[in-house]
Amino acid sequence: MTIPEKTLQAQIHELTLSRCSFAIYRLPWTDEPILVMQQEGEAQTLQQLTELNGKKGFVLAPFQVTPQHPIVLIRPDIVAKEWPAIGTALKDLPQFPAADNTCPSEPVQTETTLKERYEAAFDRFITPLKEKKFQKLVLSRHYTTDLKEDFRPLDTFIQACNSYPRMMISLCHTPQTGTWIGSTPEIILSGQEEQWHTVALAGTMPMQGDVMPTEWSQKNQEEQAYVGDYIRKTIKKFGSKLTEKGPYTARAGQLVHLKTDFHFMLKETGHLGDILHELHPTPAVCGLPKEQAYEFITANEGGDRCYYSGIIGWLDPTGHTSLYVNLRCMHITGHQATLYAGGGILASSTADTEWEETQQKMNTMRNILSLN
Ligand SMILES: C=C(O[C@@H]1C=C(C(=O)O)C=C[C@H]1O)C(=O)O
Repeated sequence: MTIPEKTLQAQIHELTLSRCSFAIYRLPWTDEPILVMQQEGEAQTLQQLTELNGKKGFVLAPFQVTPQHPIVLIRPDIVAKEWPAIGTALKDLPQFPAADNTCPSEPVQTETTLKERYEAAFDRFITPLKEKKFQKLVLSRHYTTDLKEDFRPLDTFIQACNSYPRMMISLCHTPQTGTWIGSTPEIILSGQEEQWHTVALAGTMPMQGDVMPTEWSQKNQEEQAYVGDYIRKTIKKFGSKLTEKGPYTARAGQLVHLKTDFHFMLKETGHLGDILHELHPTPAVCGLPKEQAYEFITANEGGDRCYYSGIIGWLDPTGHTSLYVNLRCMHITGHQATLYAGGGILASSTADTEWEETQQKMNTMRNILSLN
């Protein structure tokens, strides 16, 4: 990706310190940054995904909606593509008030503390799995790290674009959500007119140098099949002419996942919010049975997922929609970043392997931070 002018880096940095609402994103296999910005006021907040029916804009939805973490919708007063047009669009902006500086620095935890905490949560999760109360539960964690003095969000966004051509890269900021940067491999809903697409993505292995490993363990195949079954069942309620490709091995940075593509037709696009409400959270980030797993996770995970494992992207019922699960992401708070990652746990899982998997997933963001 071409590097924008230095003034743009500084301008975007300033905007992340204000009450402006905007997103810059880049779709997989494209080289085109897209800016969506609200020129006045703050992003709309919603309490339910169904409220997105008929709406257009850039969406950031949390894993769990709470008064602190509403769904936000950035009104696309400005949409600009490519750095020169983005630079021009940002020239005559009104002055936005400064953001509240309500993020006290978090103490940076040692790896030992983080691992002990993860192991305790793993124990809470594995017990009901072994008792067959759940088939699958996704356990996630987060950790906070200090950023370099000269950290610039746009630099990190560009590093992610250059490092991860297959992923959807985003930098999103609203007063309600703060600043999020991510690099996600997982579509939740994309398409236009009658043609729509979603995926079942689960199961994880590291790349072997430049070689994609393709021998999947039974555990990985099983956890992906749960996601596939759930997506198939959900999509059948809304769409017709469902076709499926996979599971096949798909690369995501230095990892590979098992992926099934689902293509289907929608007669009308006025109810995309209903589909999202039914799909989210899929067993790729939550568990089965869904409602009980959701309750269990929010009560027992021991952290707040905020916008990690929620939904991020562009929604347009009359044009093209590209919505993703917000994974491999981080929340920027002042001079710190909080990175998030999780993984599917089955009764056969072991804590060490699952911990290692979250480390590898967090490396997606960690690697580009150290390139800064
Ligand atoms: C939960 C995450 O990723 C999801 C979980 C996966 C797994 O359990 O193997 C794989 C891909 C994603 O669907 C994450 O990146 O944090």
